[in-house]
Amino acid sequence: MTHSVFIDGAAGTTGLEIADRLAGRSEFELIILDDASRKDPAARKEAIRAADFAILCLHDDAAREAVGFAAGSKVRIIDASTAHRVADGWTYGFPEITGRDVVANATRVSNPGCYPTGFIALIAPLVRAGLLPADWPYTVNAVSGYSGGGKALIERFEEDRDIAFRAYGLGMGHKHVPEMTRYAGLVHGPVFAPSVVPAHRGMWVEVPLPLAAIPGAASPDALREALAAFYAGSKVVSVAPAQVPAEVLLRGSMQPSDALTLHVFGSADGTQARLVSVLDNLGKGASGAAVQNLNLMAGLDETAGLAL
Ligand SMILES: NC(=O)C1=CN([C@@H]2O[C@H](COP(=O)(O)OP(=O)(O)OC[C@H]3O[C@@H](n4cnc5c(N)ncnc54)[C@H](OP(=O)(O)O)[C@@H]3O)[C@@H](O)[C@H]2O)C=CC1
Ligand SMILES: CC(=O)N[C@@H](CCC(=O)OP(=O)(O)O)C(=O)O
Repeated sequence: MTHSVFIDGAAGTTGLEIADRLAGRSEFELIILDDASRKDPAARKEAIRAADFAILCLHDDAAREAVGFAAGSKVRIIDASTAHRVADGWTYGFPEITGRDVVANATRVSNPGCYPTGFIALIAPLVRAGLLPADWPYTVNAVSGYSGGGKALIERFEEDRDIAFRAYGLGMGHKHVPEMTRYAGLVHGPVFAPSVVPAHRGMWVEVPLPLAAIPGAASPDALREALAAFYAGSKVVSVAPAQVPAEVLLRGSMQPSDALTLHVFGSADGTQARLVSVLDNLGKGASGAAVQNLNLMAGLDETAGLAL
């Protein structure tokens, strides 16, 4: 069976990478709008309503508009934007956390943000297992490649080669905090410190843990073992072994990857740990996650077409 797919925002950073992952796959047929009509509301509405699946790779306002276009039609939606991540009636498209069956049967799926993917992957299983408390004031220190900011940030970093590091979100209240809080199962929103480096893609999301001061916290080895058990059935998410490397590098030449690797680094006395997610912001952080969700919704192997 061939499923028709319309990517709204297909000329953007996320949309192009989704099309790359679907290229050559006979299970899907893309509905494509030419350059003159790709932002035309009437053409988009017609394409959305004709498709089996619409994947929204748009800014939030255009994503809300696209969902309005779909009303009353059979189309099932995967929204890559922030617009519906904590909205009623939407399923959070993180199959390992939300449940593969829940995603497979959903009609409205909101793709997680890139940073939340790294944070939730680390914290949700550990809070659920009672190995970390839900009411601790967690912090998240994160580094992203500049493609995380879409075409505008890519252009900025490629024009201004002198930017070595960009800290932002300094006024707090980043749009990713609500989904991090909800899907990690936390009482308090984490303090979130995002930043960008001059690499096209790649992401480091770190949660430092002063374990000795956290009531009820488990040891670094117990945290690592619990994550390894939780993701044991996953081909996308893996947990690195206990050996502590001298360094971990994000390379500017990183190729597209849909994998997510989790690390638990612990101090020798077990009083401190650094939980770290390493991923491609455009892979499991966006386009790879959208294709994983699409596969599940279409009744296919979740990893089909992914770069693992
Ligand atoms: N980049 C990333 O790593 C991630 C992105 N996301 C989210 O995915 C969504 C898309 O982001 P990204 O691909 O990076 O952004 P881009 O800016 O690279 O792409 C957005 C695309 O949408 C097009 N567009 C703008 N307005 C409309 C409209 N009214 N109708 C149709 N198309 C329109 C743009 O057109 P034009 O080409 O003319 O500008 C552009 O091609 C955003 O919500 C983003 O937050 C989520 C996770 C990670
Ligand atoms: C580097 C950079 O700018 N990153 C983006 C987030 C990218 C992402 O996850 O997209 P959503 O907007 O869909 O959540 C930011 O911090 O706003």
